[in-house]
Amino acid sequence: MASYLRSWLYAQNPNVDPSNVPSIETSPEEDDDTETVHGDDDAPPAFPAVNSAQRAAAGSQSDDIPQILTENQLMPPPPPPSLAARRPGTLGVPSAGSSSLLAPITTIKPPPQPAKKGKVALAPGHGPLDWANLKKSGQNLRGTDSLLRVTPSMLKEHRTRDDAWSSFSGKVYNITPYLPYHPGGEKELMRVAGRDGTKLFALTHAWVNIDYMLDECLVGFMVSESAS
Ligand code: HEM
Repeated sequence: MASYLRSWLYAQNPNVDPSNVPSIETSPEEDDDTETVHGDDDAPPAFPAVNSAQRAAAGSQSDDIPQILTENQLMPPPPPPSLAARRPGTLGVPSAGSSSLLAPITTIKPPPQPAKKGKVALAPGHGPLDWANLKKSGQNLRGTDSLLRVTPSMLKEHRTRDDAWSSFSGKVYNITPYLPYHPGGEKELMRVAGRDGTKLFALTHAWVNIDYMLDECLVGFMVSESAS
């Protein structure tokens, strides 16, 4: 305890010679804790440490009055925002020193044009709903009375605008009634007239449900030449 007080006193005034610190008389402590060993080693270190930078800095200051910085020592204020640098429609990253209030590039840059899709403008009355209504109308859209066994040579005979058949995954459809309703245009669809269009169809729009779209146009199924 005595050593602790001595170190505390010394910490308060380091200029004092530790040998001159008046001795402090303390009454012997009552040791009611049998586990803990008390002694001089329990004295906490001086805080801040005797040879610390804080203590050295505190000692160097002549008085406790806070130092007031002069004009030259103060940090200069930020430059005023340059309004002249704000030009609407200016593209590019604002150069250093220009105002941070400049409008973000994204707001002044025209949005990129979407990639041109292969869709064509359908004639009035030839939208997807119109096609759905035509399918429901009960009209014979297949052009045949019954389902046929179609050979490749038979398929080839139906390749004109007014009589176009095409096969998709073994199923043969009469595509003529669908031509004006095709969102990709008649010309594109006519590329598969009289032949197997499975590959081209899958490459263009595999997500389209052809079995549903053309169910009323089903002509028959592909068979080999000899099987007819
Ligand atoms: C008879 C079978 C076919 C049916 C039922 C059909 C149906 C469709 C449908 C529903 C769309 C609109 C797709 C969408 O908006 O996501 C479409 C678009 C298109 N189709 Fe077809 N199609 C057929 C065959 C073909 C073939 C054989 C070609 C190519 C030679 C083709 C070329 C296109 C193109 C270029 C588009 C526009 C693609 C786009 O919007 O990105 N179609 N077709």
